[in-house]
Amino acid sequence: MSCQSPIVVALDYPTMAQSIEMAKRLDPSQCRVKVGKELFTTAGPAILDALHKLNFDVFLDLKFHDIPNTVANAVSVAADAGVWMVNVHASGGRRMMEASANALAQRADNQTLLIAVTVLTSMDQSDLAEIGIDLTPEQHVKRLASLAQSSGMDGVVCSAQESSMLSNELGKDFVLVTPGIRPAGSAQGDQKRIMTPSEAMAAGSHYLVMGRPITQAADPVAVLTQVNTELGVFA
Ligand SMILES: O=C(O)c1cc(=O)[nH]c(=O)n1[C@@H]1O[C@H](COP(=O)(O)O)[C@@H](O)[C@H]1O
Repeated sequence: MSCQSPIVVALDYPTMAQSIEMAKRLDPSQCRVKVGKELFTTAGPAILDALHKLNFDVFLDLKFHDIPNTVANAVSVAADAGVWMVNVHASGGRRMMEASANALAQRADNQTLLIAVTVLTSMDQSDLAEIGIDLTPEQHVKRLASLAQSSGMDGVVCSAQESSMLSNELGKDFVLVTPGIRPAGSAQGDQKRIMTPSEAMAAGSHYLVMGRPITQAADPVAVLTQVNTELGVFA
């Protein structure tokens, strides 16, 4: 499906029925969708088939983090399922990322984007300090994103607050996927490093992951349309 919008709607629901109900209200030319741990744990791979049948590009967000062999095989199975994007944790290290990239490179005509999560958007400097990382989020994101790039990743998940820095450091083709997107006035929830959709695009993000600001809205389609309009997607 060709989708002009950078928005990826996080279908974070406890049942397959709820996620499909939302997906049917959305238009695959206006957004992509993300299947994360909650939905995949309840619905399994059937949810990927169902969303593909509705013509959505699907980001399988299971943030794999394990030994290289295990992660490479999991990424390969995700690609077999036809997902548009899959992710691993950059903190799994170079050998884990390289094994995953090699697994996809060995496939004939691989179409699946392989992305590494840097520092979760729910974390700030004090969270990093508690796990023994005495760097600012920006410094740690830069370190992990450079490692991800040299390990063969197509891009990273980061906060939009780091997009401009990464775009300058790693080039405009390195894909920046940014959650923690909050339109002005919407609830921050558990996110710490946030930005509005327009700010994130201006900073160099390629894709904006949005969950609750859309899925918990009284009129989710209206919010999505408003964001797309603000971004000039249908201008
Ligand atoms: O990999 C992700 O998608 C992700 C990485 C990250 O650092 N932060 C983050 O929020 N996410 C995901 O992005 C979505 C954000 O949802 P909302 O906070 O509801 O907009 C959730 O599904 C998270 O699992």
